[in-house]
Amino acid sequence: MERVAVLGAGSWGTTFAKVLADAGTDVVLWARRPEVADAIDGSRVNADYLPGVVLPENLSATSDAGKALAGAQAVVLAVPSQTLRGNLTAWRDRLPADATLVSLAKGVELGTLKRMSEVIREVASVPEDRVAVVSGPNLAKEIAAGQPTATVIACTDHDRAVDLQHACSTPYFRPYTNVDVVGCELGGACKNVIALACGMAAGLGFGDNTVASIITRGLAETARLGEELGADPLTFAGLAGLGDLVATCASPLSRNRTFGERLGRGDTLAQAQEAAHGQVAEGVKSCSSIRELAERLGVDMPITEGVHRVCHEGLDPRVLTAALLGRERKAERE
Ligand SMILES: NC(=O)c1ccc[n+]([C@@H]2O[C@H](COP(=O)([O-])OP(=O)(O)OC[C@H]3O[C@@H](n4cnc5c(N)ncnc54)[C@H](O)[C@@H]3O)[C@@H](O)[C@H]2O)c1
Ligand SMILES: O=P(O)(O)OC[C@H](O)CO
Repeated sequence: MERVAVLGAGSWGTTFAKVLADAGTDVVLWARRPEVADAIDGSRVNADYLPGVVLPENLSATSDAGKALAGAQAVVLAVPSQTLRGNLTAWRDRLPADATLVSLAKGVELGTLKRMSEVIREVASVPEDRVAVVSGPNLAKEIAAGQPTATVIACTDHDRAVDLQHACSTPYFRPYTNVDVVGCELGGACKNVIALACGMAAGLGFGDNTVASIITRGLAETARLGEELGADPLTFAGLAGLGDLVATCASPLSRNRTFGERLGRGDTLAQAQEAAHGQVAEGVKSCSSIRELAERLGVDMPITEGVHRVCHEGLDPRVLTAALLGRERKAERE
């Protein structure tokens, strides 16, 4: 793979573009605002999202999506989950034939309850083997600083996943392949909701036992949903499951965990949103779509349900704690 387009110059889009470029792949990064593209080309820095990080010379930027897409062998979609459909609709006529379409987004679409790979297949009218997802413990700021991490590239077409794996392997970024797209996507979407719950617990002043309990029970409810949707249960013990869940629930760099912490300390949703400075905390919306998906499938997801009620029905996080602990007693594996 010689040339890749990355569409979306936020934290993760810019960082993943840097990873590709560091791996020797030529990258064109699309930024929504022309001034961001100009600044990247001029100063080699995306000051809004990755201040202080110097981007490699084989990474160029543009605000013209057609320019970014021309000749790309892979198209990496690095926009928020809830805008992906709209963004891709605007780009679909210019997608290069046979390019691999890669989702970086971690969420479930409101209304349709679709995973991002499903949205991509529908909007771009491509078969499932042309769509890949990247998911794992990948806090952008750490990776941009060159700190070692691993990730998963999931695609039903193993050869496509391997091509992408080669295009983004660096001494600090180790991608594994997986054919379980459903499991990897659900792991990435659900962990944001669980991180909100962990943040709330921390904001309420609770310690590591509480957070570890939420992480573990969060993984149990994610796996229950995954089983119902045909995911491989072992995926949830891997990087896109437990790996990402632990990183996001524990890190002060996580937007979801930080957002939850603010709610736990008593901020309103609007106050927490303002403090996020326009950066996306995907779990705030995905808690509602995942809850609805679970309800439709008859899957019990009490933490997700509680996070939805705090975010969108005004439930006090302290009442959520009592409600979760007061549930009917049961066996761990039930
Ligand atoms: N930041 C991370 O550490 C990280 C890591 C892994 C996965 N992700 C996932 O990647 C996706 C993108 O995250 P990010 O961190 O780059 O987000 P971000 O908020 O930093 O950036 C989002 C980017 O999308 C662009 N965009 C295009 N159309 C938009 C629209 N209509 N509305 C809003 N923004 C629009 C914005 O201009 C911005 O450049 C999310 O689903 C996130 O969960 C993020
Ligand atoms: O900052 P967050 O909470 O969106 O999490 C970032 C990544 O998804 C961690 O893998």
